Amino acid sequence: MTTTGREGGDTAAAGREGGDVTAAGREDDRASRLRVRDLSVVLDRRTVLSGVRLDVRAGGWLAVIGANGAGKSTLLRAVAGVLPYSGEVLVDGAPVRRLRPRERARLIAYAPQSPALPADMTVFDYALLGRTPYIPYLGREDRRDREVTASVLERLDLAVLAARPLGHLSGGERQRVVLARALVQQAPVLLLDEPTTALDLGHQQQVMELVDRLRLADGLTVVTTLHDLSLAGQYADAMTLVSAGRVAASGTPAEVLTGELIGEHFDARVRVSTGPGGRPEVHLERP
Ligand SMILES: Nc1ncnc2c1ncn2[C@@H]1O[C@H](COP(=O)(O)OP(=O)(O)OP(=O)(O)O)[C@@H](O)[C@H]1O
Repeated sequence: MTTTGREGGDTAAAGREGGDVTAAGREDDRASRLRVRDLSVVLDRRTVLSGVRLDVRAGGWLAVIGANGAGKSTLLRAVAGVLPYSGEVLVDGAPVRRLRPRERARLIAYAPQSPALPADMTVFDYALLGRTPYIPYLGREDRRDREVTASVLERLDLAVLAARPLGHLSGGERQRVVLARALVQQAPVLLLDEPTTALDLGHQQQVMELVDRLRLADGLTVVTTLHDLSLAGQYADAMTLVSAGRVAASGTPAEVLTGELIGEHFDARVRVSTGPGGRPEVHLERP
């Protein structure tokens, strides 16, 4: 297993079952905004995740990578609280299991990979649903809720689509609307499941840069699953490789994105080069 080694202990770190060291090589739970301990998920009587441990510092960006079916989406769904799990998920030291859904939604926002969207609802009204945890029971959204929503739509190039029904959107537009709803939630922890798969290059860059800016400006803690390993290596400051429902490796992108680990866990032949800023870039090689 690889363990993180960025200087200053500022890296989001994750360890294999039973491991308990972080970037600085010591237990440093207090620095971690998001902690996952011994998380296991059973679906349809099958153990899909087992003994997963994560530590993500406040303001960190953790990329969860792994082959199809490894358990990445299940991990995010469990952390988001939409799946039953055993183990513990803690935000700023507090177990989220004990929180009511509204309270949890103020702490953790989650953009699923491809949720079913109500075809007749407008883009604006769907994004506005992200404000639900702030709207009193039997109350209505107020001006601030609408302003936050409008501003997020603007930043994601969606303002022109605000009145459009969701059923009339392209795949990439739908994906950005799902992200918009999560950002409108203004939670300190943001979970994004494959946020760029349906996006063209320009929108991939726009979404990743926006998330990074929010992370830096507001101290958001970000966890994304990403199949594009180079993209993951460019933005994340820590990486966890999930394989068959367990953490197989964790560390900095350079530590996890090695030809050996990728070869073993993705059954792919790759060449890894070092890009700008020392960030790893992964290239497929023909056998
Ligand atoms: N409701 C379910 N019941 C039983 N098994 C499930 C259920 N949902 C997912 N699984 C299984 O759990 C495993 C992990 O699925 P998951 O969607 O988390 O993988 P993933 O790593 O996100 O994959 P991908 O890269 O293909 O999106 C898979 O083998 C999947 O078939």
